Amino acid sequence: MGEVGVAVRGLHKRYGPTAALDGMGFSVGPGRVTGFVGPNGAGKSTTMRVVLGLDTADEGTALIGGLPYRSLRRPMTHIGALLDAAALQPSRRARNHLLWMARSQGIGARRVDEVIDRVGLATVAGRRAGGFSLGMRQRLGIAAALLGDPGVLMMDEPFNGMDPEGIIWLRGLLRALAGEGRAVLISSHLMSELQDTATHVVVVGRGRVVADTSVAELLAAASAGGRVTLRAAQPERAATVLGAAGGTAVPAGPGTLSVSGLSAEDIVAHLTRQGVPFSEVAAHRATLEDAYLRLTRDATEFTGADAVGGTRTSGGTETGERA
Ligand SMILES: Nc1ncnc2c1ncn2[C@@H]1O[C@H](COP(=O)(O)OP(=O)(O)OP(=O)(O)O)[C@@H](O)[C@H]1O
Repeated sequence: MGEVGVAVRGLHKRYGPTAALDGMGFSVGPGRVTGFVGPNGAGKSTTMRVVLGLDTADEGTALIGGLPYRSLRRPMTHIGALLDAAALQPSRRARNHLLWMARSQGIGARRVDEVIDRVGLATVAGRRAGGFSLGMRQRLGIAAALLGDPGVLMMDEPFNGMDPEGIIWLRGLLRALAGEGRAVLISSHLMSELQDTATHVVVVGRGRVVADTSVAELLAAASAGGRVTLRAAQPERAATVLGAAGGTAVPAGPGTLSVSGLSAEDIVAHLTRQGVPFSEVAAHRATLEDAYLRLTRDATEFTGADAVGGTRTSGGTETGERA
């Protein structure tokens, strides 16, 4: 496989009057989990179907390791995909379902048992898949995606239907798969899950990319200019000192100020230098959810890298960071 796991360029796709894809383009690099996020109808599933050759774009290209899906020999050894966990024959037993898929690609039974173990279905592998919960079906779908030991994995909403233990397990699995050097693309509505899983995120809206950035940069941009809560016995004095230092401090309750324009570290330094006592300084960091909501709310205004540069405030999530 080349440098890039998946490369999507300038995809356009219309369904009658609906533009499902409107210039979609991004890359999924090896060795990391890339989150693919956006509101309903943003074009995530359509993009994944185009990558897998299940749908044709009107314009643009989608390549896996430099090749279109249809020219891959034994495609499951290049890309493993989970699009719809419900897409299985309910009367077939889980292991038989995987054996049937494996045979179609010249993959042996030993590999089937390996992937069953890896997804934690060993004790139920002889059961009919029709009786599986959604979380168990997701595990079975992930096992199928892993069968060919592919360098690229693509999963549409794999956290759907997972219980809390399953979510923790899946986070760990995705990180491990990326740690093995695979390119991993995961769509999700639940940004909180991606915060502990994805290191890169492609945010989409209305069929195109709104932001394509590392999670660290997205959070930093969303937090920039965020506010800091300060508790001080003499709030007026503190406000004067911080105002002179270029900040803006407004009352936010008894003995409490909400400060903008200065970092928590700067606030501590200025107050200490001027001998103004304080009891608490709490910076409010943005969560991935904040950053995402801001980007998708303004989806029509932002494009590409500008979207991140244009994101200024955190929206005030109470993730306090004590200075
Ligand atoms: N087969 C189809 N026929 C008609 N319209 C379609 C079809 N598939 C997708 N669309 C439309 O294309 C747009 C993009 O849909 P898509 O399913 O790709 O979005 P999504 O980001 O995956 O959304 P969700 O998170 O709800 O799954 C939507 O407006 C959808 O209604």
